[in-house]
Formats: sequence, structure tokens, C-alpha cells
Amino acid sequence: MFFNKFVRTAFLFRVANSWSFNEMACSGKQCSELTRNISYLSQDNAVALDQDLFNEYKFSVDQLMELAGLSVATAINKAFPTSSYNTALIICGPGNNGGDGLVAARHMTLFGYSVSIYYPKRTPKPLYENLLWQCENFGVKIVETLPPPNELKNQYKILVDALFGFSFKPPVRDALKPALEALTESELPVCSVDIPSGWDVEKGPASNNSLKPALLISLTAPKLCSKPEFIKNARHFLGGRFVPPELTTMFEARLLKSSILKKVLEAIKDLLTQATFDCDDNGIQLQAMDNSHVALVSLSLRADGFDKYRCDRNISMGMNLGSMSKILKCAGDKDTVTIKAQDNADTVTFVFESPNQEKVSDYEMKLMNLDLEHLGIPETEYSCTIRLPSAEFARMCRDLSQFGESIVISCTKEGVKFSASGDIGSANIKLAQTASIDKEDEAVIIEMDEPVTLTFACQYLNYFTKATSLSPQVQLSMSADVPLVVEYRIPDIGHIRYYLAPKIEEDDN
Ligand SMILES: NC(=O)C1=CN([C@@H]2O[C@H](COP(=O)(O)OP(=O)(O)OC[C@H]3O[C@@H](n4cnc5c(N)ncnc54)[C@H](O)[C@@H]3O)[C@@H](O)[C@H]2O)[C@@H](O)CC1
Ligand SMILES: [K+]
Repeated sequence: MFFNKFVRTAFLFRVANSWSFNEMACSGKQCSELTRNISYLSQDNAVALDQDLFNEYKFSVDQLMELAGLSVATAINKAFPTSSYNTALIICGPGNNGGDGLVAARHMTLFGYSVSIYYPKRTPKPLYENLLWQCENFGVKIVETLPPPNELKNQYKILVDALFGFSFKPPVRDALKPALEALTESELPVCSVDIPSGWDVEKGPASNNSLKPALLISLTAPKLCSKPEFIKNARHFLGGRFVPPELTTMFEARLLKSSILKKVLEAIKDLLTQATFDCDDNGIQLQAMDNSHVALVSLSLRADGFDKYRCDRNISMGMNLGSMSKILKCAGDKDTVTIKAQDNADTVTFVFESPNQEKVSDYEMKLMNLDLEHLGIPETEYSCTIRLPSAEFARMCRDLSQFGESIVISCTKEGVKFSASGDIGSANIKLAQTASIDKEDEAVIIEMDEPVTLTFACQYLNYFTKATSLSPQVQLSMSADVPLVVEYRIPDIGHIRYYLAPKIEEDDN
């Protein structure tokens, strides 16, 4: 299905959730700001989207056309109000673009315009015939012969270009040339429906003589020719609410158990007050220095570890972890959690569902603009790696921190020793490699190329052990003069790693 592959982008969110039109861009400075991150459809994609709307989403042509025509009339009324532009000529072509023009004619009449239609090549289908019939009954004048282009401005204040839409293939055939000439040569402001007629749907205007619309109303989604470099000073609106809101989400990650996310947050929130979650096809990454710039936290959650994961475009979401933690506290441990975001949005949504779906709650959190500070972590071969039960490590760090501010970790052939000393005395805990590994989770495994002894701040090790509930084992990797890595592998989904620089031996004098 084309939709699912392609069209979950920002602007569709706007289409689905806004009124029947949205001003996306206008002349001057605002233009580039507002259109900067918009995605544009190629001609093939526009046709495929059209088919999806009919076939997958069961819209009827008249339904879409009615909304399209209403949004065209509404945008025109906004850009060219009846107070100054009370007479309009709508030039309708043989296809659906022309049909949009016929619908717009009816609505514009109701808005107070005096509307005429030029409809030279009528397609004998009940849809168009009925629309034309309705126009006549609404008092819309039907023009059979076009006056020369230079005389149009004596009779009309604006022209509406409903001649060709996204199915146009240049060059224009002779029968419709006069209609196009009227649009390009009249010197009246032209309001183009979906595509400025005569333009290449993807490459824009063919030459300097091509139509220069004053207003463009893109329908459903802007096509490539509506990029700012082509439409220059035209005002640009997006019309039509055709897209189911569900499809407008561009990022969605779902975990059957919210407890994993809660635990992840518990494991980082004392070290970081805010952090950026970088999401792409592969999953979610977070990398940040702690508040005092001593330790580095690196979190990786793989896409395949989620029960559902979709990320149509890379996004970075800056989050306040205190706020996120408050929100996650509202989820029951057995609740399913879904994180959702729209492209370009300034909020992220957390949805919690109870196991039997009887309770569904959603929480929207404001995102933050954080400076991205990506630190390359070099691949390092470590002299020692020690794997031990995470609960054991937590307990040792807690116990030893009663003796002093630092813990010395010393890894030799005999085993690994954790020690601390201070005013009340000293403490040493020695662990030897487990002789036989019956239960992997309880094993102590030491791999050593060279003995290493390093000193670390207790406070940070204790922060790291907040991740204990994420994994039964923890791995410590050490080499002389490089940061210690404390790694917790989160089963089936990823890992959290903490990096901490060793303390330099203090000179007693
Ligand atoms: N899918 C959507 O999202 C919607 C599409 N709508 C409208 O539908 C339009 C597309 O409609 P259609 O596919 O019917 O196509 P068009 O309205 O773009 O025009 C096709 C007609 O123009 C003729 N034509 C093509 N190239 C020509 C040339 N070089 N010289 C002379 N005649 C030429 C074709 O023979 C055909 O009769 C859109 O641009 C939009 O305005 C709206 O009605 C509703 C929503
Ligand atoms: K058009």
C-alpha cells in the first residue's frame, strides 16, 4: 500500500488535523521558514496517493472533490477577499482539476463573488454534468467564448486556474491552448488549483513565459513543482482533509511492557536532566554527558526489540527527563507503552494501554531544543573485562561508599578486588572467577590481558547501578588511563553504557 510506504509526513499531519485549508507559506521571510521541512510528491506518487484514497480509504471522487473545491474557495477568499476582488473567472479543464473548479465556483458564489466559468472541454460524465448543473442553479455564469487575454481584466478581478492538475503531460494540446493563454497573459492574479497549469508537475515552470500564479492551493499534499524556488512569491495553501490521522504519525515505538522504559529512565534520570533521543530506522540512541560533565551515558534501543517500531524520517527529540519520568510513573507496570511523534512536531505523546485495553491514557510532553553534542566514542581494546552479577556490583558499590569517596578496582590474575578506605577504616572485597558456571546470571567472568588498577568516584558508580534492574549481569571494561565502561545489556533490545574517567592519584602533600 503506497500510503504506508511513503506518505507519513509532516504536512499530512497538518492536512488531517487542520481546517480544510492551512496557509503553509506566504511571501517574504515566512515562506522559507514554513516550507523548509515539507516533503513534496512526485507525479507518480501523487497518482498513487490518489488511488490509495479511493481504493484503500474508500473515499468517493465527489467526496474528495467537494472538500478540495471548498478549500480552494476558502483559500481564495482569504487571499483575495470579495471586498477587493468580487468578480472571478474560473477556467476549468477536462479532468478532476476542472471538477475542483466547478465545486469552488459554487462555494465562491456563496462567499459573495460574482463567478463565471469557462469550461471548453467537457467530459461527459455524470459527476461533471451534475456539478455544472449545480453551478448554473447557483447563478454561476457560463462563458462560451473567451475574450482576448488583454480584455479579461476589464471584466474580472481574479482568475482561477482549474485547467490541469497532476495528470497533465506537456505540451498543451491545441484545443486548450487559448484557455492556458488566458491564464498566462491576462495580467490578473491567478489562483492555481493544485498545480499551476502548463507546469511540469515535478520540474515546475517550463519557461519564463509559463504561468505565474499569485496563489497556489495544493491539495492533499504539495507536489514537487510547489517548492519555494518555483512558486517564488505566490502564497501557498494546503487544502483537503483526506488523510486518516493515524497515518500522519511518523514515529511510533511500542513496548508491550512499559516497565523497560521506566527502568531505562530510572537508570539515567539522576545523571541527566535532559537528553536528546535520536531515532532512526535502526532504533533509538541517546548519548549525553552527565550534568557535571564527568560521566557519559550511552543508551541504545534497537528497533527489532520493540513490539512495533516505525520511524519514517530521522528525528531527534529533546526531552526533559524529569517530566518524562513523571509521565512514565503514570503507567502501570503491565501497561503497553507507545511513543508517538509527528514530523517536525514540538511534542511527543506517550500512550499507555492496560493489558485488557480497558484503560487507555495518553500524555503529551513538550519537546526541547537541545544543542546536539555528539561525542565520538573510540573503539577501544580493554586490558580487563569483568562480568559479574549486577546486584552484586550494586551492593559492593553501596557498601564500599560508606568507607570513602573512591573505589579502587584492581584486576589481576588472581581475581578482581574492590577497595575503599577513609576515616573509619578500610574495606576490601575480592571476587574470583566462578569455577563452574551453572547459572550464567550468577557467574563472575574475568578476562585479563594486563593487570589494571584504577580509582573511581563512588558517587558515579552508585548512579550507574540504578540500571541494575535492567540486566542480571554487568560488564566492567578497564584499561589504564581510559574511561571505565560499565555496561548493562538490556535483554532483547539493547544496552546502556556508562563511561567514567579514572581519578588521578592525589598527591598527599
Ligand atoms: N487525489 C487527490 O488528492 C485529489 C485530487 N483532486 C484533483 O484531481 C486532479 C487530478 O485529476 P486528474 O487525474 O483527473 O487529472 P487532471 O485534472 O490533472 O487532468 C487530466 C485531464 O487533462 C487532460 N490533459 C492532460 N495533459 C494534457 C495536455 N497536454 N493537453 C491537453 N489536455 C491534457 C487529460 O486528457 C485529462 O482529461 C488533482 O490535480 C486535483 O486537482 C481533487 O479533486 C480531490 C483530491
Ligand atoms: K491547475
